[in-house]
Amino acid sequence: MGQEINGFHHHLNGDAPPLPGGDRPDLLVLRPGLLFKVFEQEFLSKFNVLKAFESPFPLDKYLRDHAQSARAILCEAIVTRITADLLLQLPALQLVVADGTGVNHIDLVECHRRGISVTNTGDVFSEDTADYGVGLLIDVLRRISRADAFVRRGSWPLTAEFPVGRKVRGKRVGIVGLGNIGTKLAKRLEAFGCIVSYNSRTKKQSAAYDFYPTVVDLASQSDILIICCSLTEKTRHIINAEVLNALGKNGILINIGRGPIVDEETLVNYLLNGNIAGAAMDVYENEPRVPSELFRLDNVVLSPHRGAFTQEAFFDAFKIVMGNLDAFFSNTYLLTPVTTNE
Ligand SMILES: O=CC(=O)O
Repeated sequence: MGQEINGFHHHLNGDAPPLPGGDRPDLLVLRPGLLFKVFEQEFLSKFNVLKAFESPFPLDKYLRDHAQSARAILCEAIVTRITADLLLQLPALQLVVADGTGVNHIDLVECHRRGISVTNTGDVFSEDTADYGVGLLIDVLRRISRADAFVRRGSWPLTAEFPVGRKVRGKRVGIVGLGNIGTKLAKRLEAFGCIVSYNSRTKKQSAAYDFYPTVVDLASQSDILIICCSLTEKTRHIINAEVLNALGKNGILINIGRGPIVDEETLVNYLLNGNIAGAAMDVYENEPRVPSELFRLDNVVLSPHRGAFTQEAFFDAFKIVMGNLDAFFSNTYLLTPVTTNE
């Protein structure tokens, strides 16, 4: 049953005739992410989408006027933050559906306290992210992006002196975080003849790789360190000066996790001063801002947070997002709930 209040459809029990969209559940969207933009028609066909981003009013007014009965919110990874303050403004909220894997932008503890469920997209992006990690590793060692730039700017006919890169086989690769992505990455790197070891919250009985209880220990035994863990208060800035010192002048850092896991200012200084040999990054501390000092460094590969995403995985993510929403609105089990201790 739908009833129109202030030009908006609320789901109240009443005798008002159904209005267009009135029998579809509300789905709040603060900002449209790529997933929403691509699948907008599908979302519109199943939900009464509350497009907060189209409102000319400040968000708090929009929420007060239109979203008081919204039970579900679709949350774009990275740019939409689900804070305690926002939750306070959404008294009916019961479900936060994230459109990615990382949920560092969602206050899980506060959601838990309020009895609000959170879902992510599970494992759908792990393979592609692991592939990307391999790609960045080969790129930074073999200088593929730099070689491409060299050819494109017409340098090859002038000089054949493009510098020779370093071999992949035999490199000691330390994986920070042996979860879904780290495990898949380890498997791939084994096939390339790399020597894999890892650091994780706990030693994984099922993993045959050497485990180091601290990131510093792992870094001191690695030629390349790859960050695959999620961002939490415990992992914020775990890659600091001490870790980079342990990695050493010949070491390379690769980040396919989240920017703030690395103390970026320190990393930039270490790269500028030659205190580590190179880096490849798909994520940054303040995306989409990339420290411009890095643009002139030949030993750095920069990518705009695309590691997780392929067209295929995107479609799988959409199916999981829809599956979670369908499950919620039909009172059955969520497909990929996130718990606070993840
Ligand atoms: O970064 C992408 C994701 O967390 O899915």
